[in-house]
Amino acid sequence: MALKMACIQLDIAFGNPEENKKRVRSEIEKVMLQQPDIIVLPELWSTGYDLTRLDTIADEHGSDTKAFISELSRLYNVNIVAGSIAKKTDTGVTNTMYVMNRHGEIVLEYSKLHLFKLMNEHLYLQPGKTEGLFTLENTLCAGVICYDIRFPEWLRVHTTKGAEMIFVVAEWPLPRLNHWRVLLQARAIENQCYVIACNRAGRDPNNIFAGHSMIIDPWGEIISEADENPCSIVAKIDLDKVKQVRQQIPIFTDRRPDWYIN
Ligand SMILES: NC(=O)CCC(=O)C(=O)O
Repeated sequence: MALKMACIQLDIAFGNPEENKKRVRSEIEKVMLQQPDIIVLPELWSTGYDLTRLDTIADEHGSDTKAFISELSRLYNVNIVAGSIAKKTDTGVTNTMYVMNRHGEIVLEYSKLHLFKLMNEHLYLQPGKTEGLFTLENTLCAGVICYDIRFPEWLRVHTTKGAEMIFVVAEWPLPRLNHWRVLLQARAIENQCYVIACNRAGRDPNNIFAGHSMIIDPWGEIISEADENPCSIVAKIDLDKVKQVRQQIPIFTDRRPDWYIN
């Protein structure tokens, strides 16, 4: 089965959800001219890392984001992996990903499990408590958020359950661009799955971001890669390739989990 993927590598307005909603709406309208099946947005696309102001700018229970993304997915009849947003809950703020299908229904709510201390997430955010498995277009998928990709065992939890596509949403800074590219390729090769990774572009008061959103096939080949500027990348993927690669080198039947230390 072939699917067309689009990553919107947005330049995020710092701490300005209304402006970012305008940008997302306009970028989705533009990218829909290429008729993708699935659109991916970056991490914390509505606020950026304006963590000290989350009290006023985080989305109460994610309600505003859910209504906004649901409207767009129905309007354009498209699946949206809606990056992540700061969600205000009764017990704190989480960095939460929503995925909506073409009917505007939520098929995943996942909050970032691994909080990134280098960007102060642990001071302002609560970690998630659920995994990132979901189904889109009859295909099992996983959603993870940025720093999560440094934990191969977390992604493995999802691929041992059958995930064939891993969606990564990120605000990954430029000084670690090399890590971003190598880790994403490694996650695709070791899990023999597609990796669709959407980073942000631009800068905020503390960081310059790397861009380089990528679509990588189960053999580790980069099908499409952005540069560091705001843009969208669009590419077709063929899910039969997941089965082919998994048959050729059957790591999921050859693995010896009894021997692995947890
Ligand atoms: N937003 C993030 O989780 C950034 C992760 C990161 O930069 C890293 O090096 O890991």
